[in-house]
Amino acid sequence: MGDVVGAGVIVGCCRECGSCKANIEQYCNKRIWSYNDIYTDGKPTQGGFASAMVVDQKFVIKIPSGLAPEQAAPLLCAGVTVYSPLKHFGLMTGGLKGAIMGLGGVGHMGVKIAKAMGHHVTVISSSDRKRKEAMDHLGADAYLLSSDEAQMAAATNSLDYIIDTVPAFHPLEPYLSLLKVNGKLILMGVITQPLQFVTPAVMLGRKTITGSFIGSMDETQEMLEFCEKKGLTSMIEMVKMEQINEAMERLERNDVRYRFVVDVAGSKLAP
Ligand SMILES: NC(=O)C1=CN([C@@H]2O[C@H](COP(=O)(O)OP(=O)(O)OC[C@H]3O[C@@H](n4cnc5c(N)ncnc54)[C@H](OP(=O)(O)O)[C@@H]3O)[C@@H](O)[C@H]2O)C=CC1
Ligand SMILES: O=C/C=C/c1ccc(O)c(O)c1
Repeated sequence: MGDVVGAGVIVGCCRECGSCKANIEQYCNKRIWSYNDIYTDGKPTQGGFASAMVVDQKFVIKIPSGLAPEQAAPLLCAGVTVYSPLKHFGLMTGGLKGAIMGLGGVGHMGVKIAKAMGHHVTVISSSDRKRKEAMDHLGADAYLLSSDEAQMAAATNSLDYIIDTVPAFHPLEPYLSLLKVNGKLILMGVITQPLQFVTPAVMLGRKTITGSFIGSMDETQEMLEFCEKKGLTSMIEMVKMEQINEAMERLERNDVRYRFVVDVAGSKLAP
């Protein structure tokens, strides 16, 4: 059997712009998404739910032999989405105090990767439902219920960074107040409403609000090797194509721990 390879969220770029030349092709304005986009041959890109896919070799990565393909699959998006900002913003050193806000597909990998980097990791969640799992199974050090004012007040000025994966409107000030001086609020969730904050919330502490988009192909390869070396796995539930409608309904109900992986080859609908 040959090497197991995978493609990420982006399958094309211009190769000429500053981002492409700097190997951060995810920021190329001509990026081609692996789904719902038009490929270089003029045909629609069809997503990753397939047993085979043809892409430019720049967008192919090698899955390390110690990672099972179903384990690697969620890392190609959720894993690199948290690994990339931690690396880029100089947040890979041990001993940092970080928080992952929103314990979903991206967030659960955030906890695992940040813990593997030696950080003290707090989960900030909208409910208490995931407390036990976060602490006992994912290895979080603390759990903060965002609606609990006393818990939030006790955590003021305590964090070096927050990776905010919440995909819905939320006020930023309560979370900015949790950051230490020079702390970073890194927005990952896609929110199409404007977010608001008052400037002293960032000025009085030289705090940064920033964002990040998946990661480069180089970072994706590096992240997979990091996960293999640290023995990190994602928490997944395998489904077949026949169960896809039920899986979609459960996604809408926030009822998945923490990623579905579709076993395309093992599905009855497979060619
Ligand atoms: N920047 C990037 O490159 C990438 C961005 N994304 C985006 O990141 C966001 C998170 O993705 P993903 O982790 O897959 O999503 P999930 O649905 O798996 O997780 C989101 C989590 O956010 C929390 N949450 C709080 N409020 C809400 C709300 N009103 N509705 C839904 N969730 C809420 C929940 O955690 P809790 O129960 O703990 O509160 C939930 O589990 C999405 O917007 C996604 O599009 C995804 C991949 C890459
Ligand atoms: O606008 C940015 C969208 C980022 C994004 C990338 C990957 C993914 O799975 C998403 O849900 C969002």
